[in-house]
Amino acid sequence: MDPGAHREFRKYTGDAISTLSWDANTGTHIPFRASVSHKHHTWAKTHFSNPELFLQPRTEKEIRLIVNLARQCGKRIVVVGSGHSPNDLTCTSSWMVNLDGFSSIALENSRELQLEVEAGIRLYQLANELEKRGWAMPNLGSITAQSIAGAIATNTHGSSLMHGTLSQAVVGLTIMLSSGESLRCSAMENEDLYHAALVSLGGLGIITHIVFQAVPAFNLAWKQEVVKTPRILDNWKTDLWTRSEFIRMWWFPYSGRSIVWSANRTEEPLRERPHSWYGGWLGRFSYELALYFSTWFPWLTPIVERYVFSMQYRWEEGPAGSAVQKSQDALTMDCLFPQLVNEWAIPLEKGPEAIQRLQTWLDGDKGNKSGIPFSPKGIYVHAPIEVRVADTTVQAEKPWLDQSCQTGPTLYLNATLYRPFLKNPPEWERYYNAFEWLMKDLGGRPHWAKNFISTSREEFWGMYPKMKDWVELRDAVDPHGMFANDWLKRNLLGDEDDTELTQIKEQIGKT
Ligand SMILES: Cc1cc2nc3c(=O)[nH]c(=O)nc-3n(C[C@H](O)[C@H](O)[C@H](O)COP(=O)(O)OP(=O)(O)OC[C@H]3O[C@@H](n4cnc5c(N)ncnc54)[C@H](O)[C@@H]3O)c2cc1C
Ligand SMILES: O=C1O[C@H](CO)C(O)=C1O
Repeated sequence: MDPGAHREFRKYTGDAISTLSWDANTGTHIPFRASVSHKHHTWAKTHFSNPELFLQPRTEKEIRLIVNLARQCGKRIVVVGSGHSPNDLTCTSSWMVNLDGFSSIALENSRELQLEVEAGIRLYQLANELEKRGWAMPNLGSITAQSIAGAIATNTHGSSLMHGTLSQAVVGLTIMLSSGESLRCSAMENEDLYHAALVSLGGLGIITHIVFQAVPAFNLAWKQEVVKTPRILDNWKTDLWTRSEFIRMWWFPYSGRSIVWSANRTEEPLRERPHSWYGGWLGRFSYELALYFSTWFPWLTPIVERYVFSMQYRWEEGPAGSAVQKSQDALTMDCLFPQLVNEWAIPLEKGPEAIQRLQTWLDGDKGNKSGIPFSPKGIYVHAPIEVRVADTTVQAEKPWLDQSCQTGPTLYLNATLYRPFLKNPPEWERYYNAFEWLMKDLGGRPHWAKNFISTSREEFWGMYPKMKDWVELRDAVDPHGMFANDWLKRNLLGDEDDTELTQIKEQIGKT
């Protein structure tokens, strides 16, 4: 602990640290790795906070010391993984715990292709460890920067109807509760806690270990095609989403076109990705600069987006690149600039209606054909809008707070807005209000990690039949609210004297 932190810390812990940190087995004090004046921000620099202490434990004993001390001092704990959640889930003025230093392999079961890992491990580190063993992750989202615990905590997904979300590969976990007790959970042991903790939003305790189910390593042959968006919508119900194991679509509303990216397992030799225009510094810089100018002259946005589309892909319909890569290289992508993202899960069959209504609205919507009760005047958006899928009905163990559809395949629509040189585009809130209104109209639920802005606690309680169970279990395992952070209170838990919410909870209890 640095001397400044030590002085600060002594002010309110008194002798508690000396007593609690004493390890009689080793005859030494357990290290308390804390620093003051840590400035936290999310990856996209959308949210900032100054935690009172920033703690980076390296052993389970160190994690337990933090929890015991926090309990004794009446402090809240927020765990942060890689801080890639776009909203303020990870912000706190209390204690922030980060497990980057607790990220080793704890146990290997070669027969079952399972690794028990310390929960701070980042996905790219996990992928490397698996690769050394000839294994791989079965499914991935767009990046591998996240910690495994952080990725499952918000239900991170990729894009495949043959897979559920990333939590599908988590067959067991260990969580340290506010009492300092560690519980192992799986489908056979502490089942309720397991299902609640698979998507925990950091609200139950500190996940310290995860048992990860790998698959044999595989390579993917992928290709991408330019297709006019209306043709895609016509093919929606045929084989659009089933013709490959992994498939995703990037919708460019000002180009009238989309990219359909699809990948299948292959034995072919590896072949590198084609050149990416905005992967190079000039393309990237000029795109960001053009977007930056467009924040003052928003009407430039469609021109910029059409130009960038033709530079990055091609204007004519047809093939626009292919490669053969290791699974983790193929599935991940360059997400470009800091961004706001608002992503919702809706039933897959509602996809064409969602895209058509949003396109109509973005095109000016004379006569309000979209039905969206917000004016589209002066709204210009960035591309692509990501269109992805998952099928969690194939997933044996369902997290209680899984935002995907429970009875059929899920479509995820991700409305991205770049923040060129960290500047928000104008009118982004009206766009997001309109987008969320449409998503709710189509029976959607927001991705927990993203920048939703108009969804209330009452709406969340109405969206999740298991919310009451989750909150009750949360209260039982954390009676003093050590992990009830500000985000959870605002979005799910409410305050004690919130009578309206109490009535809703009672209502849900009766149904
Ligand atoms: C560029 C980019 C690309 C992305 N791509 C995708 C994508 O393809 N698909 C998708 O679904 N999402 C995607 N996301 C969202 C991202 O996967 C999630 O926000 C994920 O939760 C981030 O993981 P993290 O390690 O950064 O966790 P953080 O953002 O740091 O934390 C997320 C939550 O996990 C909790 N947490 C972290 N560690 C622990 C622990 N040990 N114990 C208990 N709770 C813990 C935190 O308290 C918090 O509630 C993307 C985000 C970005 C910025
Ligand atoms: O949140 C996300 O950001 C990227 C898009 O840039 C992605 O795929 C998400 O999901």
